[in-house]
Amino acid sequence: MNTLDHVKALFVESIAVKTEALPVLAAPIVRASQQLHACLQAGGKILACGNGGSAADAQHFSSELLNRFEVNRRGLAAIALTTDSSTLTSIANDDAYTRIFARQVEALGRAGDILLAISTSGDSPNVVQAIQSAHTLGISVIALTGKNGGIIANVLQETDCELRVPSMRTARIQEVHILLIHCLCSLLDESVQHSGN
Ligand SMILES: O=C(CO)[C@@H](O)[C@H](O)[C@H](O)[C@H](O)COP(=O)(O)O
Ligand SMILES: [Zn+2]
Repeated sequence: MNTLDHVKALFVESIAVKTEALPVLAAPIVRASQQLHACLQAGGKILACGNGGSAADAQHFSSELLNRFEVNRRGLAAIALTTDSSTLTSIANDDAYTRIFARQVEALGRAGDILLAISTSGDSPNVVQAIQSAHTLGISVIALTGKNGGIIANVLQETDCELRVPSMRTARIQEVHILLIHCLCSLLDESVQHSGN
């Protein structure tokens, strides 16, 4: 394949995954945004985590809530658990890398908060452990996954919500994850404006 065809194939594949995701994920996205809005209105906060590109997604999401997305509205309570290198390295060094998010969930999380757990495979042990700690504290989970949902799909509870991208390729899944995050931000902008809160 020449390089132009390579680029074209990547675009075509990305568009195809988004087209396939729309009918599967539209209604769950609306439900997830309602869950987020209810949590924020009640004084809760959103904790976000993930590895690699998904760590960047967690930060992308929290900055759009804390600061702004497309309209001027109040700042919304969100924390990315991926940003504090002192905290991350000390937990990984003294305890285990698998505990880097769980420990922060246990320290910062309160019943009624929401954990946004991002993993394309659904198998990252540190994200799985964060979900388990969240459950222990009465924190529900919105999981952005892909592939077959992995371990995360099996540990989620009824009150949680999984948005699983129908693709087996990490990069394509991430491209839809960022679209899902922007959908959630857009719906939140609208709900916060309409409710005045
Ligand atoms: O961004 C990419 C690949 O596009 C990578 O950094 C990727 O996020 C990392 O390999 C992650 O460790 C994958 O973890 P996960 O999505 O399976 O939970
Ligand atoms: Zn990437």
